[in-house]
Amino acid sequence: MRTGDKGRARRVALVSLDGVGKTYRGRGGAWEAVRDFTLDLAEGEFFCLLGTSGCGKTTVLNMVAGFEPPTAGRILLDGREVKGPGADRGVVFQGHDSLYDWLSALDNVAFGPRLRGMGRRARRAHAQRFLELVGLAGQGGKHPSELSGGMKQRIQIARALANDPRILLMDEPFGALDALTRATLQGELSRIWAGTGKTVLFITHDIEEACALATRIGVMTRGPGGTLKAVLPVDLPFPRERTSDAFMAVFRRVHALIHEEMARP
Ligand SMILES: Nc1ncnc2c1ncn2[C@@H]1O[C@H](COP(=O)(O)OP(=O)(O)OP(=O)(O)O)[C@@H](O)[C@H]1O
Repeated sequence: MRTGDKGRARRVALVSLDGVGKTYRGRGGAWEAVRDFTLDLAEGEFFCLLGTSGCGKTTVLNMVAGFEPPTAGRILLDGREVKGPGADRGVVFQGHDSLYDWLSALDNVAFGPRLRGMGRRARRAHAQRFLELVGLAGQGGKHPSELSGGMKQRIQIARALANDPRILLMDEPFGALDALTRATLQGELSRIWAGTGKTVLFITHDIEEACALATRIGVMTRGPGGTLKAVLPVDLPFPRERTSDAFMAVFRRVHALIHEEMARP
């Protein structure tokens, strides 16, 4: 927190996207995926980005991750321009191909700390703590191929958190899971978020998932040139009661915004 000009407390953005655009250029010509995208993410918030397929959600996340440079505007993290990937951003994808199958679950989680030079005993204890946090205590000796889809996603989350990132970037992390596992992991992620105070940027197609997890929901316009159409604060207590009138009211507002985009000629 910083004090504003008139003595009022003002929230300082952890991440700022300022007029960000992305035009891909390839053999098929130019494709404007994202246009004039402006958003501030405050420390500790859980921001869900929703939109129709192909509107540019992943492109936005990849630019914040530093995997893709913007072709317009700029992205700041802690006041410094993002120029590439860094350990200050932990990324969790939908699939789990990014896990190293030749390493145990524990060693996957310990991988980042190892790269940073943490000693063997310390990093194993560190990784163990994060396996416990995601409910996988006692499973650290198994390899990814011996674990279920939900367990692999838990390892991805533990691995990202073990690097103590400033922000977690999650691209449809539960998209490939069955409905029950998905609901369980949503609950666990929400608990972990509340316990760690991490800032999260979370991409999903699923309106209910966004309403269950987010402190704010951003809805994008349909592409090409997808941009932020609306941002809604979700001021409901956690854990969210999905059948409550207040929850359903938020769900209906988001649903209407997305369907407006789908119906747009
Ligand atoms: N490397 C690339 N080269 C050219 N075009 C691309 C590239 N990556 C994405 N696009 C295009 O940019 C647009 C936005 O893609 P993006 O993956 O960001 O959308 P999305 O909202 O995440 O979609 P979905 O919800 O289906 O995953 C799409 O039209 C896509 O075809």
